[in-house]
Amino acid sequence: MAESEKTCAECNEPAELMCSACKLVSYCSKEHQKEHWKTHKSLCKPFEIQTTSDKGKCLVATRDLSPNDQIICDYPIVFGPRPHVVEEGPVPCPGCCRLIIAESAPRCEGCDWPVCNPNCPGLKDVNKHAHECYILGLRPTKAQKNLHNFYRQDALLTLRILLFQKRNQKKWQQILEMESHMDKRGEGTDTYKHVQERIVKYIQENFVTPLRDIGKQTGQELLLDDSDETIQKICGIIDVNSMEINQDAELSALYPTAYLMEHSCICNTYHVFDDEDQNYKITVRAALPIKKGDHITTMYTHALWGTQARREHLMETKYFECSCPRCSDPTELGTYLSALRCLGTENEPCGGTQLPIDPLDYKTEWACDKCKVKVNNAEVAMLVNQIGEEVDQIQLSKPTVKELNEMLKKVLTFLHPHHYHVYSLKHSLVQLYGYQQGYMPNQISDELLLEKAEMCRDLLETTRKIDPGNSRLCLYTAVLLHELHLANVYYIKRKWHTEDKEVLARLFREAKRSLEDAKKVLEHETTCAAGEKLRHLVESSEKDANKWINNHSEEVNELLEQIKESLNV
Ligand SMILES: C[S@@+](CC[C@H](N)C(=O)[O-])C[C@H]1O[C@@H](n2cnc3c(N)ncnc32)[C@H](O)[C@@H]1O
Repeated sequence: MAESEKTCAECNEPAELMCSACKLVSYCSKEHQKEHWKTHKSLCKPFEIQTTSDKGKCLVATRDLSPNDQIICDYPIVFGPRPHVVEEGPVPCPGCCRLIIAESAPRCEGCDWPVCNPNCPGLKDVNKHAHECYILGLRPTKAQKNLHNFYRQDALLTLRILLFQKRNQKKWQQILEMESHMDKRGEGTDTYKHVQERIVKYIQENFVTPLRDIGKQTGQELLLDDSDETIQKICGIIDVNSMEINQDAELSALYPTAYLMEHSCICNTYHVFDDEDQNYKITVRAALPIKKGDHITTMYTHALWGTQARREHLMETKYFECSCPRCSDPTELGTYLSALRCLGTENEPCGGTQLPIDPLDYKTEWACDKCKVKVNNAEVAMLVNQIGEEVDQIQLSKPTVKELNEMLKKVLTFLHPHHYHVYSLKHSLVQLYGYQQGYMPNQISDELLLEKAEMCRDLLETTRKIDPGNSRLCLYTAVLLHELHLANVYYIKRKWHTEDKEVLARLFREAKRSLEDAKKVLEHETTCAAGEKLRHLVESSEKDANKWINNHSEEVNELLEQIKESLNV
C-alpha cells in the first residue's frame, strides 16, 4: 500500500503512524492507536503456536521479520529467588532477591527470614514476599545458627506458585499447563530424590502441615492440592521453563509466552529484561532475519561450550537431545570448537584434526582428517573434561600471563587451536595484555601487541560464526572488539613515525570500526552491570582516541588520504 493510501484502523482517516510491532496497521494519532490496542492486541503477534511431535509447543513466525523487530513482550506470571541450592555464602533477600549475608542480615518483621532491610519494599508487595510471609512465619522456632538450612530460599519460588491455587486460579492453570517432564524425572530418579529431600519435605513439614491445621480450625483451606506429586511437578516446571534474570539480583521467572521459545544452539532471537521497577518485563526481538514459517528460537545453554557439553547439559536440565545445525555439524559451523589435534600413532602427531564422525551419537568415534587413527568418544570426553577442570581452576585463581601461557601451551598439545577451552584461555589472555604488571601499555613488546590483536581477530571470527546475531555472546564480543581497538591504538601511537603508512592506516580504520561495533553490540546488553561497565570503558577509550586524533588531526587525515586508493575506499 502506498504511504498516501494508509488509513487509520480506528477512524479510517489518512494515517501516518504505524504499529511498530507488526507494521501492518496504521493510525492517524497516538490516541487512536491506544484506543485500537484493545482489538489489535491479539492480532499483533508475529508468530503462532504450533505443536510438533519432537519439540512439543513452539513458536513459528507468521511473517518475515528483520533484526531488532519485536516478537514478544511479556510480564512474568511469577518470579522469585533462583531455585539453586545455597549451602554457604550470600543468599537472596525474599523481598528483592538481592544477595545478602544471612548471618549478619536483619530479619523480616513478619516471618523472621533474613532480609536486606526490614523496610525492603518487596516484603510488603503481594507479587513478592507479602503473601508467603504469613506462611513462612508459621514455624514456631526461629534460627540463629545453620541459617542456610533453616531458611531455604531455593524453596520460595515453589511455595509462591503453590499459593496461587486460591489466590489466582488463572496463573495457577497457566503454570500447570507448562511441561514438567515428570515422565523423565519421576519417582526413582536422582532428581526426584533430590527434590523430595530438599524442597518437598521442607515445604510439607514446615509450612503445609501447619497450614492444614489452620484450615481445619478455620474451615478455610489455602492449598487445595498440597500433594508431593504437585510440589514435584511445580519444581519440574520451574526447572524446564523458567528464565534466569541476572541483574543486581539473581532471579528466576516464568513468562506466559516467552517460555514457548524452543532451543537452538544457533538461535535467532535475543531478549532483554526490564528492571525491578518495570516488574521484569521481557522483550524478545529478532537477532537475525527470520522468514515466515521459521521457528523462533532462543538458547538454553552456554554458547561457548562444545557440542558434547551443550547436549549433555540440555539433556540433564531440559530432557531433550538437541539436533540443531550446529550440533549436527562435526566442525560446529566451521569453528572447530570441539576439535582435537590428532596424536597420531606412538605419540607422533600427524598434524591432522580429530572430529566426531556423528556428533549426535553419544557413542560416536572420532576420526582424523589426515591419518587412520580413530579414538572413542569416552576417551575424548575424559580428556576434554580433565582439561576443562584444569582450565576452570586456573581461571578462578587470578592467573598471571605466564601461567595462562603455560596452560595454553600444554592444552594445545591435545586441542585444536580453536577448541573452546583454548578460546577461554585466549579470551582471558587478551584481557591481561596491556593490564598486568610487566605487560602494561608502556612495557608490552611490539610482538605481543600484534599477537594480542591477532588473537582478538581470531576469537571474533569464531564468536561471529556461533552467535551471528549477537544474541548470547555480546559481552564476549564487546570485550574482544574493545581490546582489538586498544591493541591497535597502542601500536599506532608507538609506531606513528616508523611503521609503514599503509599498515598504520589499516590498523587505524580497524580500531575505529571495532569501537563502533562494540557500541552496537552492547545495545543488546542493556540491563546487566557488566554491560554497563563495559559501555563506560568503551566510551572512555573513544574519548582518549578522539583526543589523540584531534592532536594529530592533520597527520591522520593526510595518512588516510595518502593511502585511500590502495584501501579501495
Ligand atoms: C521451555 S519448554 C518449551 C515449551 C515446550 N515445547 C512445551 O511444549 O511446553 C522446553 C522444552 O521444550 C522442548 N524443546 C525445546 N527446544 C527443543 C529442541 N530444540 N528440540 C527438542 N525439544 C525441544 C523440550 O521438551 C524442553 O524441555
